[in-house]
Amino acid sequence: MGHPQSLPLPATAGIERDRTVKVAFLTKLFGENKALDGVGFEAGRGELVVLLGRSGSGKSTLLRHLNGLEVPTSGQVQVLGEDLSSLTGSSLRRLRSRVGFIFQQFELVPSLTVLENVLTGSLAVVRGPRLGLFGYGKARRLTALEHLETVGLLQLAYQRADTLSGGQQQRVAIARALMQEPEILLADEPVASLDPESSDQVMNLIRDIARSKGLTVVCSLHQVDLALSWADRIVGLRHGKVVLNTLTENMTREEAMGIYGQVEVATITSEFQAIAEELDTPGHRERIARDLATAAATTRAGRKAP
Ligand SMILES: Nc1ncnc2c1ncn2[C@@H]1O[C@H](COP(=O)(O)OP(=O)(O)OP(=O)(O)O)[C@@H](O)[C@H]1O
Repeated sequence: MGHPQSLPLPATAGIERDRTVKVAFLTKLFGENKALDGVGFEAGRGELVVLLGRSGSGKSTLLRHLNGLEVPTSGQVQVLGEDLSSLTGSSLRRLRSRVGFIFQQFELVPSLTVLENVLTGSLAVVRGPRLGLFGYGKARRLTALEHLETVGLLQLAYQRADTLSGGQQQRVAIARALMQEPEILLADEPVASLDPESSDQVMNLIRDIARSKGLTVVCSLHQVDLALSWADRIVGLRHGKVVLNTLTENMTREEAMGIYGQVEVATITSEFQAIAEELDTPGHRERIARDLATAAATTRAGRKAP
């Protein structure tokens, strides 16, 4: 797959960008389990950073630290110039309102129209009861329609959300996140439920929005080719550790595959070694012979039974 070019890189590309996300020495323990182990990376405005890694490598946990949904066991998380560990209550809520989040399962309200779903993205700032569309005010409804135009779904504004395809629903979820006017967009496996064509469309949209609006996007993926096609930078995670942090333009597919491949080969090799060593012991050979003899005797006894 070639590197799609829908918008030029922002003028800041290649030079030091405004670092909106800074993570250093981040470790997270869940009981005995080290989900993150000394993680460090940075992301800047207009940049799409993909966290790439197999299931359980720590991608979601890392994303959740970026809007204060998880508290580090140790290390620092700085977002939009604020040290998250120093924020609580209203200051944490204020920061979160500048950070949008989209998920694998879209999380739309199926019975509401597309437009109503988008409008719910402004709930954090709208006060009082909202009775359908008109509870939001004209300006907000216009903004929601503008965001629907950005994601290419203006014509579906008054359709129920559950009549849309998965790719369209994810685009609605992106429009909903834009209602917050976020400076950072976090995306947790946003295309994991989509077919390849819709995945490309959604990733293309996410990258365009990052560039045109100067948003920092941190997005978890497990598909190497998608990451190589759309990310500006790939941060590879394995067992909670950063094993790769490189601009995509400087990266080969083999390097990206190494995030998975090396661990698999290493694991399989060591598992094979362990089995081979065990098979080689006289005790093991005796046990197999005994089990085979028992199985044969059981079969014979079964055949004799009336
Ligand atoms: N709330 C939690 N309590 C206990 N363990 C957790 C919790 N959240 C994550 N973990 C563990 O932390 C590790 C990393 O999980 P995480 O969900 O961050 O990985 P991931 O790369 O996002 O995987 P996936 O792609 O499957 O979502 C796993 O071992 C997981 O079981």
